[in-house]
Amino acid sequence: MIDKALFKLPGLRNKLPFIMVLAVLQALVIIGQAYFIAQALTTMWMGKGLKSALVAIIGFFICFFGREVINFFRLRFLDKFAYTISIELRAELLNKVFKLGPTLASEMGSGSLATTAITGIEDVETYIKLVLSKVFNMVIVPMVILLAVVIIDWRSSIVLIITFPISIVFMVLLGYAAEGRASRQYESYQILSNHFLDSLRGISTLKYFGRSKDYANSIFHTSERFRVATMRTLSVAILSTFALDFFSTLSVATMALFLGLRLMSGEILLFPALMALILAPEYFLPLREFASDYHATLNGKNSFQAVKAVLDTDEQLSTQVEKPVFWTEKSSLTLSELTKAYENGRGINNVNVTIKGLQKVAIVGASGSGKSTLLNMLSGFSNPTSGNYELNGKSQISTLNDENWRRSVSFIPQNTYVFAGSLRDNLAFYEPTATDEEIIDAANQAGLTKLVENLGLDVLIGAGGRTLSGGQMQRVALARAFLSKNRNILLLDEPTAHLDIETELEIKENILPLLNDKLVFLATHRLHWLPKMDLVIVLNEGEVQGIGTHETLLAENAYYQKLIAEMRG
Ligand SMILES: Nc1ncnc2c1ncn2[C@@H]1O[C@H](COP(=O)(O)OP(=O)(O)OP(=O)(O)O)[C@@H](O)[C@H]1O
Repeated sequence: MIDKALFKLPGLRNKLPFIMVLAVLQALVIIGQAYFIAQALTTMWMGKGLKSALVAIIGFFICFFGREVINFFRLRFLDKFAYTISIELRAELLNKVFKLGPTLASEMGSGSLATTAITGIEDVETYIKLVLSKVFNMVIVPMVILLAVVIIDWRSSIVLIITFPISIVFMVLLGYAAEGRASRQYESYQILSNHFLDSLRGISTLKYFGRSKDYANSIFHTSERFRVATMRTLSVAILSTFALDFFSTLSVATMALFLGLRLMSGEILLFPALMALILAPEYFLPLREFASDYHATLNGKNSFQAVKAVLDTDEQLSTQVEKPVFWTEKSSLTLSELTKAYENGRGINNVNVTIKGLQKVAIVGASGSGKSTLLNMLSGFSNPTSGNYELNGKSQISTLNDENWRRSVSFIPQNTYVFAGSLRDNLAFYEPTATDEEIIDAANQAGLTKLVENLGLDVLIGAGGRTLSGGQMQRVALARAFLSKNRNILLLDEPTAHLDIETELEIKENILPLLNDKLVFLATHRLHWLPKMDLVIVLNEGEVQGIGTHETLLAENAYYQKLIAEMRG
């Protein structure tokens, strides 16, 4: 019901005594309220008139307002506290997501990650509020009230003592049933989120192939599954509310019956009987209040666990690279037995290569041969399953998932992302302090001259702004890399894949001189890059088929000859 990890949230533990004190105070004013109203009624029953009951009536109103004031401050305090924690949790979550890089989004699904960060955190906020207010009230308030009833009339307290554990047992049993259903509801929500985002991204492809109707149906079925799961959870939640209402009403009625009989036989006086009877519903109220919000608690618990799972993911961000690397003629990088094995058995196997100085290395192979896998490991976004790196002949490094290495690298992935913002901000991505002159220069080299001339640097691009073509986006990525002066290790994954061959050749002429004083890894399908590279790594289905210059491979490597023949078409 309550995740123990919740109590490990920063700042929560030292707030607990305050929340407990407020719960005790609340119970005391409830007892005061019952005391005064019972006294006022007894006084009037005895025919002493309203005047004699005035002090008790005033006492009742003071307690009544006291209860509301305590409640108000308690809720305000909890609202503020839960809000602050949720803001911190969201910041921590996003920080972690950025540290873990694209691997997390691909494993968890972007839609599910987005809903965890948005509605998930909101659910956690509600969860914190409910746990801190209702759970503590449910434990403390009935205890204090029970103590008062024991003092006033111990016989009445027996009914309360017997029925409370029964209600709790019912609540726990139904709680277990609801928990399983809520987990299934949460899972279907995650599937729906991923499915929806996926369809949104692929909407043009779906339209193009006339599959949008099928997909709309598939989304309908996924959302139906979510609806059914939600209704199942709600039905258990409602059943638990009903069960508690039933038990508490039954207990109060039983108590009223016994009190009535004892009053008639003169075994008890009116004042204690009235006070015990008024306190009885208050005794069950916190439990009923908790049951009515139980469903929200389950949602919050699942979301909290999802957030925690991300936060607890080992980011393995190492500190093995001592400082950002500026690649020089003397630098070297050795990959030893580097292997990446995905769960499906694919990946790449035993890459052994040493790169010395300012070299341009091509990674070539058919689709699915492992080019991106190797580049992802070199970028530090993915950790090798085995093998290691040796940087500048120093000790072995098990991963390049390292802050200093990331600061040294410009990575141009297959699909560039353009952020919602100005063209200037998007171009100056790695170098936010670059001048307009430097930005325009980089844009010119990447073939964006016309775009900059026509629209200027302030034009808004990305979501909500002007749409760029695939080729323009790729040029933006290239310009970003050209502009970055401090990062002279360049990783390019099919950098000109979205361009037509004429434009590609034109841009290539601009790109080549910029690759000269850098360490470059370039994954490509295109033949024309290969003669310009210093070294070529040839991959086939995750296996290295050869490493050497284009010329030697062409002369000596049968697989490379076959590949080149296929590329020539
Ligand atoms: N995250 C992943 N989980 C499981 N398998 C993966 C993952 N990423 C890639 N693979 C598999 O590993 C193999 C190599 O994929 P990779 O993307 O590295 O190839 P590639 O040579 O870059 O292909 P392309 O030229 O089409 O981009 C493929 O069989 C692919 O299906």
